[in-house]
Amino acid sequence: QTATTAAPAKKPSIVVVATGGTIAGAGASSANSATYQAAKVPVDKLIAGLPELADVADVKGVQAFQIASESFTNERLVALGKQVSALVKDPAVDGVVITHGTDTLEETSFFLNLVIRTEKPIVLVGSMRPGTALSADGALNLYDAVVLAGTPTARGKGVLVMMNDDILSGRDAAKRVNIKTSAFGSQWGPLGMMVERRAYWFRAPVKRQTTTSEFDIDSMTALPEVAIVYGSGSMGTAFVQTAIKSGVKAIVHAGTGNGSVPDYGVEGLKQARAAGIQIVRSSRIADGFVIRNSEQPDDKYDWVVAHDLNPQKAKILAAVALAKGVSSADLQRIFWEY
Ligand SMILES: NC(=O)CC[C@H](N)C(=O)O
Repeated sequence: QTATTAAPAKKPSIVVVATGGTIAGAGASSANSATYQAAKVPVDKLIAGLPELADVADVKGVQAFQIASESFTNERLVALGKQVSALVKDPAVDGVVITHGTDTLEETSFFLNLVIRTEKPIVLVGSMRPGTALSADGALNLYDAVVLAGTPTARGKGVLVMMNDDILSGRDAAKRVNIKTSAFGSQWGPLGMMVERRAYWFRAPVKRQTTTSEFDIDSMTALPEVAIVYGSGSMGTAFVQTAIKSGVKAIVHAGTGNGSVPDYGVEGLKQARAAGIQIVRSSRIADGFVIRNSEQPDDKYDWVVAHDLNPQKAKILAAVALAKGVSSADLQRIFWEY
C-alpha cells in the first residue's frame, strides 16, 4: 500500500578548474613515466577521457591556466582564488575540484584554505605520471577528487588534497617524495581514505580555515613578496642582504634543525627587521616544529616562529597576513592559529 518509489538521487554538480601539471601531461610513449610534457591536455579532454565521472557527478570543466605549477605566481594565486570564490558562491555548484601540478600544489591548497570562505568541498588533485604512461595515476585521482567534492561529509573540512587514495588537509599536505605516486603526505597523517566512491574519515582539522578564517580573497587585491633563505653549513650572508634590497615584506629563514641561525647570520636578520621586514623562523627539516625563544631570542629580536609550517607554507601564510598589514605580534598569533 505504501509507495516506496524513491526519487532518483540528484548527482552533485562539480566544477573541475584545470590549471595544468602532470595530470594534464603527455609523453612520447607509454614507457615514459618521468619524461614528458606537463600541461598539455585541455580540461574538456581530461573529462571526456574519464566517462566514469558521469556516474558520480554532473561535471563541468573550466580551464583557468595550462601551466606547470612551478610557474605559479602570486598574481595567478590571487586570480585562481577569486575564480574559485565566485564558483562556490553559485548555489548550483556543490563542490570544486582543482587539477594542479604537484610541485607547488601544497602552496595553492594552503592559500585557498586560508582565504575562501565556504563550507563547500574544494579538492586539489594532481598526478605523478602523465595520462599516456603505463599505470598512470591521474584517472583514479581525478575520479576520487570528483567523488570527494560531491561527498556531504567533506563539507566544512577545509580545502582538501586527494592523492593516491589519501584524503589530506590542504593546510599541511606536502610533496614529500618526488618520482613516486605516493608523493603527498603530512606529518600529522591523512584525514581519511577514498575507496570505491566512499570517503572513510579518521580525523578532522582543528586549525582556523575557510569559514573560521579572518582572511578573505574577495577583499584581497595582491600578495606581497616574501623571500625564503635556506639554511646550511657555511650559508653566507649575501642572500639576506639581497632580500633586504629587493623590498620583500618578510624573510622566511628555513633554518637548520630547530630553525637555528648561524652566529654570523644573526646580524643580517636584525638589520632586516630594523628595516621593517618580518623575520619568520622555519626549518629545513620537513617534520617537527619550531619553538619560540628556543635557538634564538625571538621576543628580544621581534621575530616570529613558523610553528609546524614548512618554509613554503610559512611563505604563503606570511604573505596572506601581510597583505592585511598585521603587526609582528599579530603575525605570531596567526602562525599559532592557522
Ligand atoms: N607531477 C607533477 O605534476 C609535476 C609536473 C610539474 N613540474 C608541475 O608541478 O606542474
